[in-house]
Amino acid sequence: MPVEKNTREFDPEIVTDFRERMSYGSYLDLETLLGAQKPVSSPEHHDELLFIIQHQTTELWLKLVLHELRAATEHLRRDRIQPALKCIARVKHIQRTLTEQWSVLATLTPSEYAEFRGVLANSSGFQSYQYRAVEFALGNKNRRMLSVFESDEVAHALLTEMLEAPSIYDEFLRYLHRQGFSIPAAVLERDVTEAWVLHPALVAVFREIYENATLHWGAYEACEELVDLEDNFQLWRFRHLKTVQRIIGMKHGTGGSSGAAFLQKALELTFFPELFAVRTELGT
Ligand code: HEM
Ligand SMILES: N[C@@H](CC(=O)c1ccccc1NC=O)C(=O)O
Repeated sequence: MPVEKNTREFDPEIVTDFRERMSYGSYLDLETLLGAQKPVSSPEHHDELLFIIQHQTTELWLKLVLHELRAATEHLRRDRIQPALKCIARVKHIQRTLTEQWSVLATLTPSEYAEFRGVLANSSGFQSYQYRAVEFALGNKNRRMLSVFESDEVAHALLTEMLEAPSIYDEFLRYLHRQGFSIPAAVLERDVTEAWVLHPALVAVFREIYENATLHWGAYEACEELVDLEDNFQLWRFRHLKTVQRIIGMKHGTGGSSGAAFLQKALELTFFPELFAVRTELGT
């Protein structure tokens, strides 16, 4: 009995000849994927592979986050609230995975990291164009960020496109306007390349939605999904900061910033300020 041998029977129908068939490896282009980890340390430092894979998996998930956020934004633009919510739900799960993933990198000790930090030179996560594109998609626009990508044509083009496109919040507010909510013209016609600033009139709109949730269920649900997105994004930033503090303390960053102090300031940024402001007013 195979069970006694602790070996599974190899089903006779299992396909083994891939000379003319698509295989797992060819479909996923594993040759490219698994050939893309190229430690720079010499002799190779054991922990550099962890460092590279942590970043590469993050970039892969960011690619999907961006794909889903752009789809959600387009759904909102076309008044398809439910499909938009479905995309956002997926993004939230990816965000949880990304936040949880920090625990893997936290196994890297300060002394281990110090042994290969030098080879990173001036490279830094600050130069992650997909991260910046996600921030732009959520409405944290900042033209100044483009300067980092002057020598990377593809990244620069994507970020220019994202800077000039309405964010998911812009499209949500336009959707609410089409649904009959009184969204100020200044909001609807705003320069979408500018950073978002709180509009008090929107707090009143959200108050109406939250106080009459059964009447405005789709909008209400969407508001809560956006709050989840922001909450999750901040948790990722927080875990990044905490990981940075435990690995390099208060050292300056390889990207040229002040390091942890600089990252700390990002925790004060907000994508959807009115959705948080409304909470102060509810029930009063
Ligand atoms: C040993 C681990 C890490 C350390 C010590 C670290 C440190 C830093 C520091 C100091 C900065 C500020 C910019 C600078 O001057 O370099 C930064 C920015 C950044 N890092 Fe990391 N980081 C680590 C891991 C990661 C990982 C795994 C990611 C995932 C992609 C990441 C993504 C980012 C991003 C997106 C920024 C820009 C944040 C912003 O603009 O607020 N970092 N990091
Ligand atoms: N900024 C980090 C270096 C670093 O973490 C990093 C270097 C190259 C590519 C990605 C990185 N991740 C996050 O910033 C440091 O100052 O040690």
